Amino acid sequence: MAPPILHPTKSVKLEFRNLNFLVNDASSALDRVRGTTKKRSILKDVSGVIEPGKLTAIMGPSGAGKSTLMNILAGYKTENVTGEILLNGAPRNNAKFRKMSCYIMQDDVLLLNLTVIEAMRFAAQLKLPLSKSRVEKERIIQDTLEMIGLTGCQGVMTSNISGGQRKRLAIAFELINNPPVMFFDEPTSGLDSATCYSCVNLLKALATGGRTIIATIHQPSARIFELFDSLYLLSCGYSLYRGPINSLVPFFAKEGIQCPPYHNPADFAIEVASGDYGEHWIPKLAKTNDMNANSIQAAEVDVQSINKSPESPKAVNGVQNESFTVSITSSFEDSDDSSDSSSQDGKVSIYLNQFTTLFKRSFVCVSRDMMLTHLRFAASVLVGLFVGAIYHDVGNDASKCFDNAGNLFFGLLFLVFSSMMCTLLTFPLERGVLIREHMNCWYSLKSYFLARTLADLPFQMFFPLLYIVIAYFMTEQPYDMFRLSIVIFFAILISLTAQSIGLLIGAACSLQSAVFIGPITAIPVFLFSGFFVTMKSVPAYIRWIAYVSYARYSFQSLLTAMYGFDRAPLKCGEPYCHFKNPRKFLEALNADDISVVDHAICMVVILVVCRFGSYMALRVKIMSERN
Ligand SMILES: Nc1ncnc2c1ncn2[C@@H]1O[C@H](COP(=O)(O)OP(=O)(O)OP(=O)(O)O)[C@@H](O)[C@H]1O
Repeated sequence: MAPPILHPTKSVKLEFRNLNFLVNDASSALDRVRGTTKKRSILKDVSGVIEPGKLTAIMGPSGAGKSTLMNILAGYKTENVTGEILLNGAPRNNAKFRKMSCYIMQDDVLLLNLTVIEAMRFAAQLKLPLSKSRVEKERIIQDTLEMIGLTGCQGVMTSNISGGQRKRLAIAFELINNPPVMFFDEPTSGLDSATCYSCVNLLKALATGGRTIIATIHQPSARIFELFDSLYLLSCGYSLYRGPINSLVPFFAKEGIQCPPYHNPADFAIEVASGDYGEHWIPKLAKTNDMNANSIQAAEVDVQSINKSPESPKAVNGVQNESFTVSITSSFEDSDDSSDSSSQDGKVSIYLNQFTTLFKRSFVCVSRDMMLTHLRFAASVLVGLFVGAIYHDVGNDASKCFDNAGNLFFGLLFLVFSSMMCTLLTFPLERGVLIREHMNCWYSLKSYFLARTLADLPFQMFFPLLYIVIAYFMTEQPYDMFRLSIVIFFAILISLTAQSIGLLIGAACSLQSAVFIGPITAIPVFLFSGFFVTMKSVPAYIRWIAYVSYARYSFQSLLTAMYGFDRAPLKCGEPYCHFKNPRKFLEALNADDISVVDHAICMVVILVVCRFGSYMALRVKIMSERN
């Protein structure tokens, strides 16, 4: 394989012209009944240039279109968008742009069971070119942590770091491969004023290093506002102002709106954009802003020269920012490792690296997860002992066959709920991490899904096994490896199926909905298990549920494993035992003529369908995040 071509950090100028974003607006009931929808314009002819080396803010009142504009600029929103987006003067290739940019979301969801350094190492393994040696990767990680100010908390679990440190860590992840363009959605939300300042100061330093940094921001303090170089002020989808921060107040004054003395210019801008100085200003300013675009750009040139003076904010933070600039450019290289990704072999190695890294990460996270492992281990042992104590001698007693059926049924219920609920409660958080990382092109969804599935497998096999072994021997089931193997096999299958359903629901719904919907879906499945009602007594039009009831396939197979396969007569401690011949009990529960192999095949089919369904649900979720 040819050595990779590593490029130095690029300078990216992002230009956008006449951006419009239209959505369907069936606001009136009549519209909805008629099926006629009007179009509503969310962005109206917004144009501008975002320069490298500058920290650019997008501001405006709630609903002004800030996130919409940023999502369009980041390449996440492409449908119903008209206008032109140019990259260094040439039309933008969206796929390539997404690889050279990153988007740091407002909710910085992190995997909670990793330390800062571990999380950074996994990120480096996923993001840096394969050609980088372990030593080089470690150096980049250490440089990034030092720059971002996280060296002191390398060994701390991400669940224990502060809000400001979380933001910094989210930025550090993306900085690993040194993207030239970075988008930040409200980077200061939820932070106190000192942390806000240090966070924006960090963005400023990154911009000073030559990157193109764009951030949406809500009402910054005057001190924070000063750190920005350029501003895009939006209101109702119009661009009211675009240009240097320090030209904002003179621009409005020239138009006839005076900023009150000692007033924060950022507050003033939001007040104007909210219509506090009169609604009529909004279209008027939008028009003037369009006409003045050229002169503002000329003014930006002036600001560059102002910024070079010792009193400018850049110079105020000069010592710190200069050192940032030096280390950024000297430590990092572009991850556009073309030789890695162009050939078929290169692609396979990339997928393999993604898979192995994600497998290791998932395994570590699951093994440290309180709910997924520690609590589940305790629950499997305790419930196993409890059930064993209650049903201690039912396995070989002809007078207690129904008790034993209850024992088997309860065992399945426990396995389904423990497996499903753990997934339902933990996956929505992981889904946030997946969306962030996948959208920032860390890895493909296929690699993630395969790695997650396989990393989970040992746990999904171990816990059912643990429960079954305890309950099986305590309840005096037959000491027969063949029968025990069938029970273990179906216990694992049902546990995996329940986990897949948990993944499917967790991928598609919010946590609140998922914890409600998950258990509800299990009710019909268990009603049709064959324990409560026979197929013959169920109305024909809902009988089909029995064919998708994974509980029925498992329950009947467990009954057959216990009482089928020509089992010898059971012991009977009473004068008459109707089920002394175990076959009679199978007949009573309509499980006498089933094939365990056929049931196993049906279970595998249901499992595969549910797994595939959860993959598709994730895919749809990711696509819906983009549009
Ligand atoms: N796909 C869509 N369909 C319908 N309306 C939409 C769509 N996307 C955005 N909007 C509307 O466009 C307007 C601007 O939304 P956007 O999220 O960009 O605002 P914002 O300035 O980021 O607001 P906030 O500060 O509250 O997050 C809102 O009224 C929103 O309801």
